Amino acid sequence: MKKIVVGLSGGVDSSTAAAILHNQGYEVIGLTLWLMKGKGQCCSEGMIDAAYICEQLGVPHQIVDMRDVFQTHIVDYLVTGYSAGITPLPCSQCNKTVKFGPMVQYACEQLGCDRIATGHYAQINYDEVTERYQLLRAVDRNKDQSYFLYDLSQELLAATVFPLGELQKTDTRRVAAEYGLKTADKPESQDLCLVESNGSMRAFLDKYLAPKQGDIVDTTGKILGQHDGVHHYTIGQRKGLGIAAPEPLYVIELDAVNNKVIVGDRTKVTQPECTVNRVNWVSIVEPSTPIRAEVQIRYRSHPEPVTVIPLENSRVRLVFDEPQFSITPGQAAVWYDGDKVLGGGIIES
Ligand SMILES: Nc1ncnc2c1ncn2[C@@H]1O[C@H](COP(=O)(O)OP(=O)(O)OP(=O)(O)O)[C@@H](O)[C@H]1O
Repeated sequence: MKKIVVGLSGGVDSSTAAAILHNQGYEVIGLTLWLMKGKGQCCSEGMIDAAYICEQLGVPHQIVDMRDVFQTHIVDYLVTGYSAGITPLPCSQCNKTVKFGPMVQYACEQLGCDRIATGHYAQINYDEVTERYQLLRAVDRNKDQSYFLYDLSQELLAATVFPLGELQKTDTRRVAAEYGLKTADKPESQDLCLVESNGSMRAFLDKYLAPKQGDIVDTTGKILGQHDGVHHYTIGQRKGLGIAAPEPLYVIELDAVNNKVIVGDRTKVTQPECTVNRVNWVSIVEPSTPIRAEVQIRYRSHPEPVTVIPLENSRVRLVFDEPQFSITPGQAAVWYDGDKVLGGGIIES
């Protein structure tokens, strides 16, 4: 029987992925990574539901304590980033460094198994011609998580199965109900896991970063108001500035060194191009000349036509056909050819 390790978070998606594979005749081993305290998945609460699902399916369940790794690679990374005035995206980093990498390694070394599966909504296809694993959007466009998976290496993609990639979310719930899974009606996680387990991003950051009062200024340096720490702000933010002005003002720069939040009108936060670093080329090898693609600069943003210009040291320059609003350093830019993820990286400036 083919053996497969299924990453179980205690939610309906991973439960259903495990049930589908079990039903297809796989020898399923449930694996839950214990990442943090609080409530929601990746906490003790999620582990209990994951254990229950394994009990229902009659399969073994392993829990690996990864709280230290999560603290170093995600919590410290976020806190350092926010205090430096950037808005890091933890999810792609978490997928690569905390989840997929360690899960594949654990499956291989401890369980003698070379495949893992998760409940992500995305698809993987092996292209015989280019001999590369391609990452594709999920069939359910509304649930598509390919944006968060752009940083997976060819080795990790080769070892991974996404059983839900061709399903609509409504089908997942229906299948979960058909199998009688305890998690069939479990509500969706609405937010970033750290936001969910701490109540808000502000509450999470306030545990690590003390308030630091400073000035909110315009581009000429004129003081317009006060802030309580640059880490509480993000590029493009309009609400919550507490400034009365004749026209809407947006955060256009976070100057952590001088502890200043700089605001300006919408035109100042709209840019024709940006630089991206730590680029991972996914479905194609790194091109030697510029290519055309559609890019997302946020998870839910509309894919926009772009020219991707390769630079040295795993960087690219993105030149948008139309200037883009609120390009946020620390967030991921992921470029596609239709449904295919070509590559992605972290927005630098
Ligand atoms: N702590 C964890 N341990 C093992 N696998 C995990 C863990 N957290 C997430 N995963 C895997 O990653 C997939 C996507 O996780 P994500 O955080 O996006 O949750 P989700 O889409 O709400 O899925 P679910 O409904 O299974 O919780 C999960 O379906 C699961 O397979």
